[in-house]
Amino acid sequence: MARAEEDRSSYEVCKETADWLRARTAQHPKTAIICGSGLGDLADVLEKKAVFPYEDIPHFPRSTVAGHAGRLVFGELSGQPCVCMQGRFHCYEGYSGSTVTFPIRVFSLLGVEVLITTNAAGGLNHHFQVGDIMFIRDHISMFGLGGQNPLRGPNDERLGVRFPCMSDAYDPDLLSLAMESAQELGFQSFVHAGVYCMLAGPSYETIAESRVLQALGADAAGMSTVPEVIVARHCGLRVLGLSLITNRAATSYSSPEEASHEAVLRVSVARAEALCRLLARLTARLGESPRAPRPQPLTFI
Ligand SMILES: O=P(O)(O)O[C@@H]1C[C@H](O)[C@@H](CO)O1
Ligand SMILES: Nc1nc2[nH]cnc2c(=O)[nH]1
Repeated sequence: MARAEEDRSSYEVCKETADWLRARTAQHPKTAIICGSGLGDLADVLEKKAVFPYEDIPHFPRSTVAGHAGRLVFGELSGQPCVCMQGRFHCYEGYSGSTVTFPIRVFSLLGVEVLITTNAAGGLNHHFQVGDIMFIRDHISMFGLGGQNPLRGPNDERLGVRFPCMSDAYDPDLLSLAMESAQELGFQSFVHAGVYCMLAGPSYETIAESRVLQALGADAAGMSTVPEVIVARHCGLRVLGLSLITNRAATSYSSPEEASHEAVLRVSVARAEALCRLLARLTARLGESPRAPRPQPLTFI
């Protein structure tokens, strides 16, 4: 029988972990990066690293999926203090929404202000090629629409408000900065912006399901990210989301595409260097520019 999962939804538990980490590193990260499947190399390029295996950190869950090493890495990227999750948690591993998103709340308590979350995803948009990068403009959560929201349950106001807004989930200023950074690197031919759709997994989509997702307006399909983004917004972090298109979702009964995690990891590993360069450039730009004030939204109509 499966062991009962620890309840990681409480402020006190999150704070205990944040205090434990604070006592063991002098670094004060402002940016947190979550490495998607096979994208752990993103953490390896940090300088002045302090590394904590998940099993050593109080209350931290364990990574169980290939391509997710299970280490928290503090360090500097382009001279900016960052913390990187080399391995994320997924609901299909059997973890609850509060466990999957536990690190986000810990980061918030550590003083992190920006979350950059990356994932491997299947391309639904006909214009996307394997190896392309999609900045996430918005999401659809089949999981969330079905009632599996990570904020389900009692709300502790110390963590965030009961009813957080999600129409601004993906920060437009960060998206512009990311697009500019991609352009500066000459990446514009394989970079897009689009809608990420989260499914529960772990099985990949059927052809009929992929067609439904396309009709709904999704550009890429995956099994993660959305719970992290919801909790990040709940606790006031600004979010940039990025999908690496590792495969094309099959949408025709005569198409040769067959999804496999091995192929996903192969493409991720092959594209990790480009992603590292992009994140390094973006982080440098983030460090350069104090946040420009946003125009005030109109309050009438
Ligand atoms: O953690 P991410 O979202 O990058 O991983 C994707 C979704 C599944 O975990 C896995 C399927 O190949 O890759
Ligand atoms: N749901 C889903 N997740 C993925 N992760 C990487 N590729 C895919 C895919 O095709 N579908």
